[in-house]
Amino acid sequence: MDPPAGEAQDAPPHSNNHIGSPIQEEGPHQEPLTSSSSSSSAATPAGPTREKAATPAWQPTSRPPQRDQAGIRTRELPPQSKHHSRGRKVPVCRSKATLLHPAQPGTSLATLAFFFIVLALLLDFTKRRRSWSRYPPGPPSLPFFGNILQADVKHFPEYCNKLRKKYGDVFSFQFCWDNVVIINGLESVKEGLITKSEDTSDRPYFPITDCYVYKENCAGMVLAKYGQSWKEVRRFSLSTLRDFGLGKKSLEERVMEEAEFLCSALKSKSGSPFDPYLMLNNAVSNVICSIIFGDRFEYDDKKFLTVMRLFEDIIKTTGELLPQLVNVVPALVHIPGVKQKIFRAHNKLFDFLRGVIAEHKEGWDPNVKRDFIDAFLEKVEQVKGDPSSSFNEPNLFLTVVDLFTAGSGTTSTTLRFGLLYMILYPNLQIRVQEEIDQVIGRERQPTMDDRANMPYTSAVLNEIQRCGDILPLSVPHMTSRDTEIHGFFIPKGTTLMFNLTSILKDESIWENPYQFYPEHFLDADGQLIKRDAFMPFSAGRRVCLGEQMAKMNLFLFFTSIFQKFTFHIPRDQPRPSEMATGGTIRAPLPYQLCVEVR
Ligand code: HEM
Repeated sequence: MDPPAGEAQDAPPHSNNHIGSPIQEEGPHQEPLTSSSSSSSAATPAGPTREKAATPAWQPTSRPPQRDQAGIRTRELPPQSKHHSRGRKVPVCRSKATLLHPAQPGTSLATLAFFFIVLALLLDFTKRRRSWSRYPPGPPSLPFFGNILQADVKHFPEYCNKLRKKYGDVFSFQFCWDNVVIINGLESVKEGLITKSEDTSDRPYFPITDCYVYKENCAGMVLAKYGQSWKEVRRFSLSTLRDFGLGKKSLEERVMEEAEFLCSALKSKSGSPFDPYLMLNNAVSNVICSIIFGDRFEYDDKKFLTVMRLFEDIIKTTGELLPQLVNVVPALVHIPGVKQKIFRAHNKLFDFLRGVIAEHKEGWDPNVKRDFIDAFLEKVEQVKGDPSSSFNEPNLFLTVVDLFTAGSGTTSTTLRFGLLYMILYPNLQIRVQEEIDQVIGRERQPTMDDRANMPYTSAVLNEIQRCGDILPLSVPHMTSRDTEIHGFFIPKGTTLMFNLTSILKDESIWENPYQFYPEHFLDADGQLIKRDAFMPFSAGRRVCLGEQMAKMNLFLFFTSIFQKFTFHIPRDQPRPSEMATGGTIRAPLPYQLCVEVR
């Protein structure tokens, strides 16, 4: 995700931009070829021609390379050289082979190629196949590519579920040179996320994020390394969200107010089929916007509607092969058009958020804290001049991006699944409405206090999250030190993927894992039960920061709209599919519905 045109190139001087690093590294790799190296001679195949000429020139010399007047590096050949060059200075070539066989370019190139292949294979071997005796099993992998060529990257969660059947709950996978371990099943996931939280809470490095993550103490929250900066920003965000309403009455009031706007917008749609996508996204985003920017957007605000469409594009892009490839081969980002293709939607969204922050800065009054941005700006002011602090303006931008993207897309996608299941199972919709009528009635607005008296609606909401399973592989983690999970050894620096689908749809846990069945969360008396395997927000130190906010949004929006309306499949349209789009984020396929005022 890069900043708008040209900004990646304009990255600040402290930028930890690794994208170009493989190219820059060529120099040091070539350097040993110019000077004597015993290890390189070991890699050269023995052969009469080679031995004859090679021995003297490859021998170590006590005289370091020097430069001639033209600045070319030279070395004096030893007296026993078979070349007619005694005492003469010859240029130190970039390739030993060229120096040794100036008349045989074919052989020289072959030697060089052979040398590189052996070196690369050795590197590959040491990087990927260290003999960790208890390393998790996995499919056989190719040198360099690992398993990337055989993986179904577009449907990676489904592919992982297939591999689990073959290799068990904890198995390994190779993304080129990256060791990845996929963790499945309730016990292993709990062990990895909770018991071993201290070892497993880091995030892997995604070269692609170099385009917008600038340095260590500036990586926002979602992708930040497990360390001081992440801790500071997470703690600050939680307490600030609390100050502006999270867990207090004021957030509830904000959601209730927004639910009224949503109901008016829905009313205006009665009579003709429509796709609820934008409306739900707008409603949920307004809640997070009111906390971050202190503002909300009308449902027909053109600028905001465009931003909402960008979310759709971003979700689509995350599931595509190209961004995954760029993470593995960062140099690909320099191919004309690649960056634009991957980051087109991100750039526009970032422009929008940058504009909002700029407006805030202009009207900032240190004595008035209107919202999250103001609170962060105050922190930036307090630590001014401390370069080690995480409270800097680029980090403000990234934290806002994180809260905005993580906070709106997830909840609105869940609500979209909710409406879909309710039109697919109208008898369940009726039961929800009966409970609403009984506990709240048709006039009073729902509040969070009602939730305790509404076990059926609560069970339906949990089941929407379980079946929707919107983040099947959660967000990748990484081990910050050697650890052990399920009896397997997992070394430091291994990417971990916690397969939430393997728990949310575990056939040994749920009675009907692939059916929408709210009874999963109800006991024989119809009371709500807590299920350990209900883990859509993940767990442990990296557990979703917005869990409380998401639960409040889901309950208040859902009960408010079913209190006022009944939804159904448009009469002339086929039954919408329960299938979801693949990729990192699962979302329902587009569908239309009709709304009727109750
Ligand atoms: C239904 C709604 C939501 C679901 C299912 C969900 C799920 C998740 C999951 C699975 C993770 C990854 C946890 C891990 O790495 O183990 C996560 C992280 C996160 N979520 Fe949510 N989320 C939701 C709503 C929200 C909301 C409303 C916010 C914002 C207020 C939010 C902010 C975050 C942040 C900041 C992280 C990164 C936490 C960190 O790395 O420390 N999420 N979420």
